[in-house]
Amino acid sequence: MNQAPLVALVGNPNAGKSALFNALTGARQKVGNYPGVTVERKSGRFSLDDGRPVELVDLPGTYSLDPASPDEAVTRDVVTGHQTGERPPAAIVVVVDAGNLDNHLRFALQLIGLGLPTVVALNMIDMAERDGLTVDAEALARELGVPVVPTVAVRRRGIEDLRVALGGIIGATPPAPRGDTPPADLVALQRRARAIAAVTTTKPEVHRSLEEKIDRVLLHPVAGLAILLALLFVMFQAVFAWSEAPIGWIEDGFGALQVAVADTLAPGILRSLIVDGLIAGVGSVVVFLPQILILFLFILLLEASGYMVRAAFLMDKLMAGVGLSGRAFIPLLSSFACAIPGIMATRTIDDPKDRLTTILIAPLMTCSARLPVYAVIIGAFIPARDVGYGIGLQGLVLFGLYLTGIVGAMLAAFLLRRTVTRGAAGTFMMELPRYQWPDPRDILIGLVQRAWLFLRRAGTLILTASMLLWLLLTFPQAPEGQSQVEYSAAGRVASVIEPVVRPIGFNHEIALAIIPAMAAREVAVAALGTVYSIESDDEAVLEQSVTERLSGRWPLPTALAFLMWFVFAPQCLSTIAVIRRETNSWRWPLFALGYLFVLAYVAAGITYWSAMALGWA
Ligand SMILES: Nc1nc2c(ncn2[C@@H]2O[C@H](COP(=O)(O)OP(=O)(O)OP(=O)(O)O)[C@@H](O)[C@H]2O)c(=O)[nH]1
Ligand SMILES: [Mg+2]
Repeated sequence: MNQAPLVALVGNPNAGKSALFNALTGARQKVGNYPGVTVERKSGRFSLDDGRPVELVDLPGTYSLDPASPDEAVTRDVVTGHQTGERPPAAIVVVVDAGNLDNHLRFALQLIGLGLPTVVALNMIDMAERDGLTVDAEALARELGVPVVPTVAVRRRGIEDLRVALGGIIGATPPAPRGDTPPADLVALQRRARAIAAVTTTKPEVHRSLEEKIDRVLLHPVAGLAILLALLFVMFQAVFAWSEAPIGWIEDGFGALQVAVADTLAPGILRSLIVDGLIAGVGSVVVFLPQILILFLFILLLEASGYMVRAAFLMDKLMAGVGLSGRAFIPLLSSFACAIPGIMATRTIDDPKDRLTTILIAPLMTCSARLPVYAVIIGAFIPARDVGYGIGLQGLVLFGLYLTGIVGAMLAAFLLRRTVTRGAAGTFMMELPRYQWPDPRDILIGLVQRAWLFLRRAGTLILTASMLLWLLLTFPQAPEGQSQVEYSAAGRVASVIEPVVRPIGFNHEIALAIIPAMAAREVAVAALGTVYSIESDDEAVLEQSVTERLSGRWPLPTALAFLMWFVFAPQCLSTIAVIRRETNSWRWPLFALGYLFVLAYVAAGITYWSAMALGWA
C-alpha cells in the first residue's frame, strides 16, 4: 500500500493542536484545557482539497526544539525526521495562539527554519477578537514567508482554507530558500518573534481586565484554595444527591432481568451462572454509571472552562512543599479517572526522579474504579443523614475518602523524595488559558466517551472476572448441610488469607472479595453481591441490590476499614503493568505493590481499631 504523506501538527502547549486535529480528521479525542494532555501518538486521515489522502499526527505541545522532557523530544524527533518508526513529515502545520503571538512565534520561527513545507494555523482568533486584538494574517504571512490561515479549531472555522493551503505545499516544488534564516540563539529568536507580533497585532488600550479580576480571587492563595475545596465538596455531594433516581432505574432493570431469567430457566447450574454470575456481577457494577458520569461532568466542565489549570497553579506551591514538581499535577489529576493514563502522562515531566515519584503515588489518587466500591459500602453502612446545613453525611464520607487518598499521596511523596527518589524539585512553567463557556457538544462527547469506556470495561473485564469468580464459588459443590461459599475453591483460598486480614477487622467474605479485585477494583462489589446471593436460597435476594444485601451485615468498624483498604491497596494489575512499562524495570512496580499494600494494611488496621475503641461496633 502506498503510504499517504505525513503531516505533523506542532506548536506550543494549549495552542489548539488537538482541537484542530479533531476538526480535520473528525476523530474524537479528548480535548483538555491544560498544557500537556497529548502524550501518545495520535494520528488520523483526511483528504486535501484535491482529494489526495494525507495522514495527520498530533504532537505533544513544546516550547522549543530543545526538549526539556521525553515528550518534547518526540516532537523534535518527528519534525526533524529522526523519530524511529515514523516517516519524515511531508509538511508541518504550526499552530499558534493568535492572542499570544509573541510567545508562540518563537517556536514557530524555529520550526519554519527547518525548511519543511509549512503552513501556520493562526488559531483562537475568536478569543483574540474577544479580547479586542486584531491580527493581520497577510502581514504575518509576509513576515514569516509561509502561508498563514486564520482558524477557530473548536468552531471548525478556517478548516477548509487549511486543507487548501496544505494542498498547495504538499508535493509542490519546495519553497525557495529564504534570505533571512531565523537567528540561532533563543534570545534573538524571542526578539524577532516580538517584533513580528508587534507589527501584525493591534492591541486595545485595556483588555482582559475582567479576567484579571476573576483571577485575583481564584488564584488567591487562601480564597482560591477555599473556592477549590468548596467546588470539590459540591462535586462529591452531587455524586450522591443527583444519582439516586437513575441508579434506581438501572437497579430495577437488572433486578427485573434476573427475575425474568430465573423464571424462564429451570433451577440448576446454568441458571445460577447467568443469574448469580453474569447478571449480578455486571449489574452490580453498571449501577454506578450515573455517579461516574456526574463526577466527570464536573471534571469536564472545570477543564473546558479554563479553571483546571488554575487549580494546578494553586496546587503548585503545596506540591513543591512535598518535593513534587507542579507538572505532576496534571498526571495526578488524570489519575482520578484512571491511574493508567495518569502514569503515561508523567512523560511530560523532565526530571527522572520527579517523574518516578509521580508514578509511584499516582495509584493513590481515587480512580473511577473505586467509586463503585465506595458507593456500595457507604450506601450500606453510612446512614443517608443530613449533618446540618443541608450537607449529606454520605457525600461527606466520600469527600473524606478522596481527601485521604490525596493526603496519603502527598505524605508518600514527601517520604519518597527524602529516601528512594531523593533529588531537587523541578521547575514549573504553565500558561493560564483564558476563561470560556464550555461547549456543550465537547462536554457531551467527553461524557459519552467515559460512559463507553466504563460499559466496555463492565462488558469485558468485569464480565470475565464475575464468571470466573462464579465458577470458583460454585465448585466443588458442597455436600448437603455445608456452606457452599466455605466449601468452594474461592472459599478455601479465602480461608487461607482470612487469618492475615482478621486483625484489621476483615471477615471471610471480604477476604474472598479482595482477591478477584486485583483484576479490577469493581469486582469486589460483584464478588460481595455474588457471595451473598449464592449463600442465600431466598429468591427475594435476587431483587436486592448489593447495597441492600450488605446493609447491616458487617460491624461499622469493618466497613470503615474496608473503605480505607481500598484507598491505599494497589488492587489493579493493569496499573502495575503500566508502571513496569513506563519505568522499564520490575523494581518499581514491585516497590509500589509492596509499599501500597503495607500502607493499606496499616491504614485499615488503624481505622478498625480506632473505630472499635470509639465503641462504633
Ligand atoms: N475559543 C477557542 N478555543 C479553542 C480553540 N482551539 C482550541 N481551543 C480550546 O483550547 C484548549 C486547548 O486546546 P487543545 O487542542 O487541547 O490544545 P493542544 O495544542 O492540543 O494542547 P497540548 O496537547 O496540551 O499541547 C481546549 O480547551 C480547546 O477547546 C479556538 O480556536 N477557539
Ligand atoms: Mg493536544
